Amino acid sequence: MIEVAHLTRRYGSATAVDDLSFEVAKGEVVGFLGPNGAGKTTTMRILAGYLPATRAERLLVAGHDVMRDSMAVRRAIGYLPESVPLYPELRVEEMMRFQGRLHRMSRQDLRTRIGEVLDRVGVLDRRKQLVGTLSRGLKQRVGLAVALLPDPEVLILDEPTSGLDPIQRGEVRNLIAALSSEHTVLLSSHILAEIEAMAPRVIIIHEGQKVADGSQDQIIQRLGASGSGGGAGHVLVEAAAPAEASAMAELMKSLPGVETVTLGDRVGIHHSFRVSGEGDLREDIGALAMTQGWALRELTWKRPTLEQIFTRLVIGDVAPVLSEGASSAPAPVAVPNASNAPAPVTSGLELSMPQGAKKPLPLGTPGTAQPKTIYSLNPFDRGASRDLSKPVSVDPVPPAAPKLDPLDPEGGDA
Ligand SMILES: Nc1ncnc2c1ncn2[C@@H]1O[C@H](COP(=O)(O)OP(=O)(O)OP(=O)(O)O)[C@@H](O)[C@H]1O
Repeated sequence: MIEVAHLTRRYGSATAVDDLSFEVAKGEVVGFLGPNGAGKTTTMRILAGYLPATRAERLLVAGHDVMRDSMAVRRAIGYLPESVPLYPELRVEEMMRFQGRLHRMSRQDLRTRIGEVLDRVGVLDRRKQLVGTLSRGLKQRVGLAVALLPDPEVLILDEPTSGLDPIQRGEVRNLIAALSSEHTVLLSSHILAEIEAMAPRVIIIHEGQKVADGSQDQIIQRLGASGSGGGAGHVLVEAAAPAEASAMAELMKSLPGVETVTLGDRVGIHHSFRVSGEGDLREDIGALAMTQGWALRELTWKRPTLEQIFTRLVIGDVAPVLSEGASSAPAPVAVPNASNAPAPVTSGLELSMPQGAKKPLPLGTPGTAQPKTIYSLNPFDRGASRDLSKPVSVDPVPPAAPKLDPLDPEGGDA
């Protein structure tokens, strides 16, 4: 569904996306994670056909070549940009009709589809309301409705919950989780809890480069083992036995998969151990304790969270580890779909770059109110037929509202 091979995007001399390769299979929900300025929006805008790549070996989305036929890509996908510039002076359903006509939907299709998608995102009762008078959360929902209107196979959602309050975030998150059973979804966020809850597979980028790609479990397993002070996981054991602690440690060391056993403090009659090795070793240790007649007081598996792994990746404590073969042809982990995936519990910390950890890019630094370079024909961008190869600098104001024909307010068939 999405194929990205050796994608590079430069802004002047600064490289925002650096030789990035990944694939997203049909039906997958993939979280695109990275700190501010990592290159997520740039990548997504390129994939959505609104920004040209500086260089790419292959860029395919929904069966279309983004570099050769960006218009076909735009029609085939649903794209929710980070800030949703809607038309404030139109009513919700008028704006939906306008967007539908850009997608060449017939009047009849539009009539049923607009009701369906507005209902789906929970704003059907707002169909007559002026867009400009909607709350931010409702605008975000309308933006999602616009992305869903043509019933696209692929949804590209850039920070879909950004700027929402916790309740609105939860609602939009549930909505996306529900959508994920019917669409291939690539969604970005710098909020780990969101990605963890919505996307079984995660691609982490940093300074424009991919630093991790796999299921959350794989990333924790593989990256957790490769840095200092972490490990893929370990089991904490507290047990009382007539045997010496060193003898108990030796017995645990002889179990298959056990690499190290570290003796901890003695707590009363209980000895404590930290047992590291391959995966969750609790069952084997528990069985050993039974056969040896140890009185177990604690048997706990501890492993790093995705949040800890991410922080270590960004500060450079662990080396990037990608899916097998990822450097040439990435082999993403196929995860059936979000509905089957467990939603791990996380702390919900937002990611940000540790100070001094990132080489600043000279251009477009977030927080400086620069005009954005945009390329259209983006229904969200200004101008409806601009050549992709010719960037223009505009201030981030939504396009002028389309004039609806008063004699044909519903619009004619395409
Ligand atoms: N139009 C532009 N001109 C110059 N530099 C740009 C432009 N757009 C983005 N950049 C720079 O490219 C880098 C990647 O930006 P991008 O917006 O893709 O990151 P991001 O991961 O989406 O960040 P965030 O989470 O803050 O939205 C940043 O350093 C940014 O300043």
